[in-house]
Amino acid sequence: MTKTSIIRAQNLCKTYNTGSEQYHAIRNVDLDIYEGDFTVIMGNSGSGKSTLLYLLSGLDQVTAGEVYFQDQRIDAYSEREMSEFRTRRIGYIYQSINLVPDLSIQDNIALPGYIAGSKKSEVKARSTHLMKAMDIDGQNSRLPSQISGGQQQRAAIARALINSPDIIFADEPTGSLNYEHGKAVLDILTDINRKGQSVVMVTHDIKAACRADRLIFIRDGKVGGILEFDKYDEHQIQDRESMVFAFVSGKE
Ligand SMILES: Nc1ncnc2c1ncn2[C@@H]1O[C@H](COP(=O)(O)OP(=O)(O)OP(=O)(O)O)[C@@H](O)[C@H]1O
Repeated sequence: MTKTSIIRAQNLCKTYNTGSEQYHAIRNVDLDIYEGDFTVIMGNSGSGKSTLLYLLSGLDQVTAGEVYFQDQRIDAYSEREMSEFRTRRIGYIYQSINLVPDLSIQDNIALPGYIAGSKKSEVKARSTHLMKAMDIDGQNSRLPSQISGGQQQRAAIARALINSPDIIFADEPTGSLNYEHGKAVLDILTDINRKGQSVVMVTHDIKAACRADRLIFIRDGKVGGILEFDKYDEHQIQDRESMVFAFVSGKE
C-alpha cells in the first residue's frame, strides 16, 4: 500500500545561537511522516529529537529548509496562518505536562477549543466526552495539582485532541509516569492511532517504541536510520522488542 505524506521536511536545519556560539541541532534532514502511521522518534539525549518535533509541528522556526503539511509549506506561513495551523491541525503533548495550574481540568482541556473559536456548547460536550474516554471524568472541577501525574498526562492528551487535529505530536509522554500510568497513556495513543489519527512520539523507552509502524533514529541532528514494521507479520509482532533493541543498539 502506498503511504501518503502528511508532513515532509526538506533539507531541514536548526541552529541555536547561544552568545557567540552556534549549535547545529538539526542538520539537513529530509524526512516524511506518513498519514495514519504511528511514528516513533528515538535517539540519544541531546541528539535533536525535541527540536525536530518542534520544527515538524511548526512550534519553532526553521533556520533553513522547508516543512510541508499536506503539501502546504508551513515554514512560510504568516503568524496568523501559523497560529491557526497550530490550533486546528496539530495536537501537542509536551514533555512537561504543562497544564495551566489555576484552571480546572475541564477548562484546561477545553481551552484550545475556545481559542479556536468553536461554539461553547460544542467544546463543553467534546471535553466531557474526552474526559470520559481518558477515564478522568470524575476530575473535571479539580485543579491539576489535585490529581495524579497519570491523570494529568491523560488530561494533556484530551487537551491535544479537543480540536480533532490531523496529527498528534507527543514528546516523551510517558517519561514522568510509572509503568502502569505509562502503559495507559500508550494504550490511549495506540487506540487513537487505530482510529485513524497520525501520531508522532519521541521516546527513550524500547517497549513504548514497539507501538510504532515506523521508527526513526536521530543521531547528531541527522536521520541515523529508519526501521519500518509490517503490522501484519506475526513474527515481527512477537519479536518486535528484540528488533527494536537490535536496531537501536546498532545505531547508538
Ligand atoms: N534553546 C536552545 N538553545 C541552545 N541550544 C539548545 C536549545 N535547545 C536545545 N539545544 C541543544 O540542541 C541539542 C538538541 O536538543 P534537543 O532538546 O532537541 O535534544 P533531545 O534529543 O530531545 O534530548 P533529550 O532526549 O535529552 O530530551 C542539545 O545539544 C541541546 O543542548
